[in-house]
Formats: sequence, structure tokens, C-alpha cells
Amino acid sequence: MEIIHVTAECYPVAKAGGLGDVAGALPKYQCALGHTAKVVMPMYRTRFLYDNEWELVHEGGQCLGQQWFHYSIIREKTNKLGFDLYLVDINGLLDREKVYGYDDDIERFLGFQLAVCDWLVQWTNLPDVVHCHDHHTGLIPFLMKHTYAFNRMAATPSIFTIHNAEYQGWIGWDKAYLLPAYDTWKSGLLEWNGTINSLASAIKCAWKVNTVSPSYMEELRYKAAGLEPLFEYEKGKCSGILNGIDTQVWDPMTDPLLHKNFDGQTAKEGKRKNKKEVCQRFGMDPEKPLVVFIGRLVGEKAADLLPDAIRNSIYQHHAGASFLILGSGEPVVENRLNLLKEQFSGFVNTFIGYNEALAHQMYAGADFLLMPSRVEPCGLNQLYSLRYGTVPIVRSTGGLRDTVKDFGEWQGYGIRFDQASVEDIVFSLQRALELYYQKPDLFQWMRSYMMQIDHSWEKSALDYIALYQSTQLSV
Ligand SMILES: Nc1ncnc2c1ncn2[C@@H]1O[C@H](COP(=O)(O)OP(=O)(O)O[C@H]2O[C@H](CO)[C@@H](O)[C@H](O)[C@H]2O)[C@@H](O)[C@H]1O
Repeated sequence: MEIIHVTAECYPVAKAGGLGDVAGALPKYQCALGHTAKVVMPMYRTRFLYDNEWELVHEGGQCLGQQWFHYSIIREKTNKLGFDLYLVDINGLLDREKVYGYDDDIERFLGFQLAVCDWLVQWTNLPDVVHCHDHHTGLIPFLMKHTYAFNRMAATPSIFTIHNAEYQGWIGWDKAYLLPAYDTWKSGLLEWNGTINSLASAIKCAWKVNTVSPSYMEELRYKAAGLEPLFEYEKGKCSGILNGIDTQVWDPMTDPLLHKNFDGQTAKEGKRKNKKEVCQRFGMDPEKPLVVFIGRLVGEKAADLLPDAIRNSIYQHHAGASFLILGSGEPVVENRLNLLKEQFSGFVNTFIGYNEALAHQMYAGADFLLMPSRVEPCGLNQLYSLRYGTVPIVRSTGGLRDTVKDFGEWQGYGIRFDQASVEDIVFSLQRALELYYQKPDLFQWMRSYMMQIDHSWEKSALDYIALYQSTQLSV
């Protein structure tokens, strides 16, 4: 099959979160299965662009409302990522350093989607599947099926994967003129609650829709930031496929970013050395258990609970653990964490920002990874932590529920709690400290057991192929 993934992020070209990891790995594993998977994404001005060689494969033009724009598509020459990578360049719109966060993001990603459709529709042989990821590509199923300009692709299956339904790509109707012509009676396919909603439109128009874990798909039917009835209505074409991890990038035995590589046999010593380095750098005691948090400091990840939970744990557990936080997000949370760092110097430290190398070193050096998420469609951090022998402490939601088993259960290897509350987090930290100080044998067993769990992409890549094939049945 020929599969085109359309995405705003792809590791290592540009990554802001888990979407980048998935788009950088899934196509590679699909190619390994004998399919032809390709990725098309915006050409941001990131380092990857300048460090690699490119060839021009297409040039064209499209209208964004009254404004005509020129676009070009370049391809990475050496198949460096294990699949064909195409970048869409639109001067003035996509040529920025960051992926998101600009005032004209609506125009930027509309321009991107129009350019992709304009390019694909000119292919002599259309691809077998167009696989769109998250709301930045959510209008493509509508554009392919219902606009005059692109309806040569109406019979080409579109698949839509929801990595996060909290962000929906709302566009006021006053910007509807930016879209190419379509029969106006079809405008209901774009709309939700009085605005154009890219995510809702994708759920309505894509041939198949999936989320990145089965539990999250279930949850969306009763908690989906306003889209609950839509998920209930469209449940027939919706499913959940658990994310995998790229074991070529995330392997503690070969990871070049670690101070010391290790595998299941050498984990105790290897992790001890990595922990020592991390603790030295952040001024913490390597004899104490190291609890880390890595991710966006936003409400969805319950990062706002961290300051109180950490403070309470330090008081209640007599500073029995060290805490290190890597992330950025809401300024209030960043400031509160930095205050905590001042107050509890030597016990708490933070790195506010994005740092891929440090993330790897923290997965390797930590004893516990804390993920109290209010919403977690799948979560990759806990999968990385399992592979790096770091016990995940997670709230029982979405993909966290599907991938972490509490150590109170038969062959459990993690710590789970129910409520996104300071009390539940502190109680779970207490269980973690008991495990670390009082049950070292069990702790070691959990570590070696979790490192062997297979969360590679092989199975999920096959599930996606089966999903694509199921579109043949729905023609
Ligand atoms: N400050 C920082 N420095 C370095 N690295 C950082 C970092 N902050 C985050 N990361 C990295 O970004 C990735 C985060 O992935 P997640 O899946 O946990 O979250 P995200 O919410 O972005 O993804 C969404 O999409 C993914 C993919 O489908 C779902 O798993 C998830 O549940 C959903 O919310 C990990 O690779 C992590 O190491």
C-alpha cells in the first residue's frame, strides 16, 4: 500500500510533543512491513533542514481566500528516516522556527493543507490512503471529498488519528472565505457549535477515525471537550490503536545521549551511573530515589498539582525523595515550580524548556516517573520509562490505564492512582518510597520485568494496515 502521512510534526525534523515521535516512527515500521509510507509536513526553519540534502519535486500555487500563494515541495534525498520525507515550503507562512504558537496559525495550517491537497490531486496514481494526524490536518478529509478543486480524491480513503482531542482547531466562520469552493449545503460537515471545527470535521468526513489508545476512545464518548455526542454518533467508524515506541531511538543499550548504556542485565549499575550524573548536575543526593516529571506544564498533564504535591511529599515523607521537573508551559506553573526549587534547594530542581538529551538522561537516571495526567490519549513517557527501567507512577486514565499495571496486581510493575488530586499523588509517592526503601528486591524485579515488555511499533503498525484495509470494505 502507498500511505501518505500528513502531519505538523515529525521527529527529528520538528517535534513539540508526542505527535512528532509517532509521525517519525510509524511510517518507518510500515515501510519495514513492505508498504510505502511517506510523510509530508511543513518546512519550518529547523536544524534538520540545514543539515540534510534536498531535491525539489513539485511547485504549485493555491489561493487562500483572495491571496494567491506559491508553494514548493522538497524531498530528503537519502531516505535518512527510513521513509520518504517531503516538506512543504510556503514563504511567509511556514518558514518559522517554531511549529506552533503564531497569531496566523489558522492561515499557516490552512495553507499547508491546501498545498498538500493540490500536490496530491495531481499525482497520476493517487495514494491508497491519506493518513492525517490531529486538527492541523483535520480539514483534509473534507477538502478531498467535498471541494470542487480536489474531488478527484473523493474516492481515496482518508484516515484521521486523534492524538489529542483537547485541541480542536476552531476557525471562525468569518474565515470561511479562505477555503476553496464547495456546495454550501455541506457546511454542516465543517461546523460544530457555531464555528468551523477542524477536529469535528475530520471525525465527520474521514473514512476511519482512531485514537492512540482504546481506553481514550471510550473516554471521549463522555468527556471530549464538547464533542461527546459526535463521538457517540460516529462510534461505528472509531477505534483505538495503542502507540508504540521507536526502539531504534529509545534503547538504553545504544542510546548515544546516555552517560552509560545498559540493558536488563546491567540495569542496576547502568541506572546508578546515569542517576549520579543527573543528580550531580542538578545538585541532588543520588542515594535518594529520584522522581521526575517530563512534559508540557499544562492542566491536561495536571502539572498545576505538582508544586503542592511535591511540597506535601517533602514534609510528609521527611524529604525522602528528590524531584526533577523538565518542561515548559503555563507561566504560573513554571513560576511556582521555580519558587519550590528556591525553597527546597537540594531536593527539588527544574529545567524550564525543551531538552531532548536531558529527557533521555532523565528516563535513564530516574527511579520513578510521575504522570498525574487529567487527560492522556496514550502517553509515550511511561513507555519510555518502562523501557529505561524507571517505575511509572500514573493516574489511571486513557493510555496510562492501558499500559501500566499497578504492582499490587499480579505481575504489576507500576503505581496507579485514580484521582488527579494532590492527595492521590502524595499517597502514590509514599508507596513509591516504601518500595524503594523497604522492598528493594521487588523494586529490582519490577525494573527487569518492565524493561522486557514489548511496546515496539511492530504490532501497532500492523493494526494500522488492518485499519486502512477495512476502508476497502466501507466503499
Ligand atoms: N520539555 C521537554 N523536553 C524534552 N522532551 C520533552 C519535553 N516535553 C515533552 N517531551 C517529550 O515529548 C514527548 C511527549 O509525549 P506524550 O505522548 O507524553 O505527550 P503529548 O501530550 O505531547 O502527546 C499527545 O500525542 C501523543 C502521541 O500520540 C500521545 O501519546 C499523548 O497522550 C498525547 O497527549 C515525549 O517524547 C517526551 O519525552
